[in-house]
Amino acid sequence: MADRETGVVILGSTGSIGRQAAEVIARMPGRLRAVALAAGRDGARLLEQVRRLRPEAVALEDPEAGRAWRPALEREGVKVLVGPGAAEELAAWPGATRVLSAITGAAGLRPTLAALRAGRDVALANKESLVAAGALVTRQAAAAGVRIIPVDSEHSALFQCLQGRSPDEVERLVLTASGGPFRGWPAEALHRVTPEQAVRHPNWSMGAKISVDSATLMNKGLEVIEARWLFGLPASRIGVVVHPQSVVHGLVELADGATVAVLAPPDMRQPIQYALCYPERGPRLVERLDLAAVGKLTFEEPDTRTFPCLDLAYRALEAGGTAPAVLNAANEEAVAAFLAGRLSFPGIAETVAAVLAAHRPRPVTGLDDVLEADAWARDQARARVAAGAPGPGLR
Ligand SMILES: NC(=O)C1=CN([C@@H]2O[C@H](COP(=O)(O)OP(=O)(O)OC[C@H]3O[C@@H](n4cnc5c(N)ncnc54)[C@H](OP(=O)(O)O)[C@@H]3O)[C@@H](O)[C@H]2O)C=CC1
Ligand SMILES: CC(=O)[C@@H](O)[C@H](O)COP(=O)(O)O
Ligand SMILES: [Mn+2]
Repeated sequence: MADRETGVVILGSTGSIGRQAAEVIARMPGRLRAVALAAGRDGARLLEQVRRLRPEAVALEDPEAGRAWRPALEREGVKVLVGPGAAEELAAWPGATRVLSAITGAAGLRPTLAALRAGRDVALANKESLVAAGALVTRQAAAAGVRIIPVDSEHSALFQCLQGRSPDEVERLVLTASGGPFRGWPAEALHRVTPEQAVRHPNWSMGAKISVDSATLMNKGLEVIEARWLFGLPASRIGVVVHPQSVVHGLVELADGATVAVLAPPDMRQPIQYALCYPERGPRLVERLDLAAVGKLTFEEPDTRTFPCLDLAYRALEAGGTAPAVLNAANEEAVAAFLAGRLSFPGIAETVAAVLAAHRPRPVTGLDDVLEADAWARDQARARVAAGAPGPGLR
């Protein structure tokens, strides 16, 4: 174990990953310390976290929530940043050497870049920043001489499998996918699914957006792109297999025909802890994996006819340049519309496919290229949603 405490900034502390990270940190006093917490608008949960973790600073990105909660937060003796850009500013908070990037969506991109620019190692849950701007994010990490340590369960597994291996030992990476709540359903039945059904993931309790992504298989598509940037392999050497039990998280096929994998209970506290403590391992915080109790581990091909988003992501990765940013932004808009009852479940893939088809990818030379493509895709997606048939919405 390291003899020095690691100061951690949690971006997205009030979300699913952020709350689990707060628990991991609270259970490792003397080894991990939360020095700053950034949230979107959940001031009540942020205040509760301040009382428990005693950070030096907090941020609330939403100006209204910031106005409402600033007095109570300041009474706790903590520095409070409020409004657009607050999370980005907090990402470079002094006292920290590691930043957990766990804001959802492309909103996490600027704070992630800011953390890297400030020379912090980044424990990355916010896969959308790598999808939208993988070249920029990895270039920024290299320029600053810092590490990106994956938090996403599959990538954490692959990262763990790859420790100590040289690139020429590795033939192919395989990400597992649960298949989501609608695995095995006929395409016709998907027109009637509700957001409540879509966010009910069979194995993980996660935020609404990633849960819907799991249900459409877009999550796996985003993860293929994420793996491309984290591990530097082309799409042709990154595969996906459906594994409904979510016990095997990632597999590395080696050049001599052996395959190594990480198995663990579906519990994000393990990859979060690993990313915060890396290169050391912390003590066990999760249950032992009891394979006899699990019984069967099964594997099957993804059904990309019924769930076309995985193929759309491969297509965007192949097209390159601004195409993945467009895929991601159109998906974010479509998922938000589905959750709000303005789009059917199959409408998510239809919207993303249409926006991607209308896009002429351009090279990414800087952040402006990504932001411009992102804004264009959101406009396109909103216009298509407005012209289309609504869905049942999240009650
Ligand atoms: N949940 C999981 O198990 C996994 C998640 N991930 C990835 O981790 C990321 C977070 O997911 P998850 O925790 O499920 O999401 P949640 O929706 O549960 O949490 C999102 C967090 O981001 C904050 N946030 C949202 N928008 C902004 C903004 N504009 N500025 C600042 N903060 C903002 C929210 O604040 P508030 O609530 O206060 O508004 C909240 O703290 C995603 O990229 C996801 O793909 C990856 C693997 C597993
Ligand atoms: C926990 C995690 O890493 C999620 O990204 C998870 O992988 C989602 O499950 P799916 O495999 O259904 O996309
Ligand atoms: Mn994952």
